[in-house]
Amino acid sequence: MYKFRIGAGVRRFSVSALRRTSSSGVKQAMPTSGAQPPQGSSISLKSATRDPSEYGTRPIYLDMQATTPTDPRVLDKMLEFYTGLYGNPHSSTHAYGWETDKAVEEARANVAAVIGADPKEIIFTSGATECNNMALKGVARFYGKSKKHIITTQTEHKCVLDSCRHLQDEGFEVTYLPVNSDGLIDLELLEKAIRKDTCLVSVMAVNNEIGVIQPLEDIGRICRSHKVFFHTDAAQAYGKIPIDVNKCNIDLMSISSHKIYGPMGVGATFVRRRPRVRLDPIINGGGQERGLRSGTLAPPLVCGFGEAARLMVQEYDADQAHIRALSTKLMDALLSMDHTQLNGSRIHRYPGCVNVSFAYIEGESLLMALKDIALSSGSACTSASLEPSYVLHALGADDALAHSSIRFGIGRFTTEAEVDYVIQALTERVKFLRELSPLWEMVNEGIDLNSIEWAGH
Ligand SMILES: Cc1ncc(COP(=O)(O)O)c(C=O)c1O
Ligand code: FES
Repeated sequence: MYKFRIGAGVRRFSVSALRRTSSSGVKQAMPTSGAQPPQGSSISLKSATRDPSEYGTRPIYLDMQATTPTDPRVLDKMLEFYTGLYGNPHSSTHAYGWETDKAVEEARANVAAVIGADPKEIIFTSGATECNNMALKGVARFYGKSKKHIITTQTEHKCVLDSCRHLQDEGFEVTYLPVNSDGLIDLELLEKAIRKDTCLVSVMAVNNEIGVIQPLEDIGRICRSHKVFFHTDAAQAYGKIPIDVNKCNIDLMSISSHKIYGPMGVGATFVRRRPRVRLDPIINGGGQERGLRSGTLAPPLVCGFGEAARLMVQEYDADQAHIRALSTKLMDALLSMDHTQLNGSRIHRYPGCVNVSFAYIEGESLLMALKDIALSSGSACTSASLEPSYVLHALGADDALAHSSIRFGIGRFTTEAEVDYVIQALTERVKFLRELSPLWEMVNEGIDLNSIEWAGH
């Protein structure tokens, strides 16, 4: 029996409830999910998941790229630091400091082990946004006197792109590499873009919108042969695909805890020691974290993150099998519908992120019709703007297709029943919305939409 403590009370979940295996070999979820596939035609279904907790009835959660639910085992670890172990890990004169420091160092070792790093190469931060700022601005500013050029890609997360824009204001030159229609970069273009004054290449490991995995080993080899530092934003990749920082010649890596069932507000930057990468710190102060990131660490967050990292290793095979099985089921069902397409490479992809376009439907109307499923039509921070995704544009998608795309995120606690529900809901509602669409009517009448001259544009 596994204890899950909240406040003064103790709720008990059995480990088998966390990881129950169904007859099909597909793992069942956390005790809170009880989605049932709808009976018969159910276009007006309003609720999907009966949550026995105090939160009531809630939609099915399929937005794992925005964030992942905290693993109860992680919360258990964190609670120790909100109760007994409250010392400042930087207090070196008494036992309160020593015990917390020991736990922080264990967490550091767990975070390092996932990527084959030395614990000394792990710098704790507030999350991957800070890591990306720290890596890009830190390296650029340290080497900037002689090296004023950075290479990145057009499909990076906003925090990489925005850091680059700021560096341009400081006088740096940035090359934004295009991607092919499958979302992958062209390695020849990368090599050609490297100049004598290039200080850094920054290419993300797994894309947060389309799940495409970039060829890290090839990129690392090219960077090392040109003596240019290689940074990768691995917020969506860390613990989910195998990455060895030495095999891939990665010099800096950004990691986020809340994408691996850990707490929000904490992350880590891997900074290589041999050959040494120098950084100009963006946060100055008491010199914590080898002088690269000052400020008192948050032991509950850091140790929760360490536990989440340890669990990513422990659960790797089970997570992979579970996520792959559900992803294949979902993808096969959605792509068997007419006029749907998978965005991004079919081969080089993390299966827990499935991005599909439903032609002749507005993604936003579809999201409205799917209120019982928590989904996103793109990245969480831009979904409020209703702008079509710049990532899908970089792949060559036109506005209409980019607008009709939805991202499905599957994770450790997603159940097969939830996926079955989603498949049925999507099938019914896409059909329903298309029946309302004049474009769909024209397509069915055999009219070539490209031949139409639209008025008023
Ligand atoms: C690829 C990528 N990079 C960076 C981030 C930002 O991470 P954090 O929320 O830890 O700042 C995210 C999260 O959305 C992401 O998906
Ligand atoms: S929060 Fe992940 S894309 Fe903005």
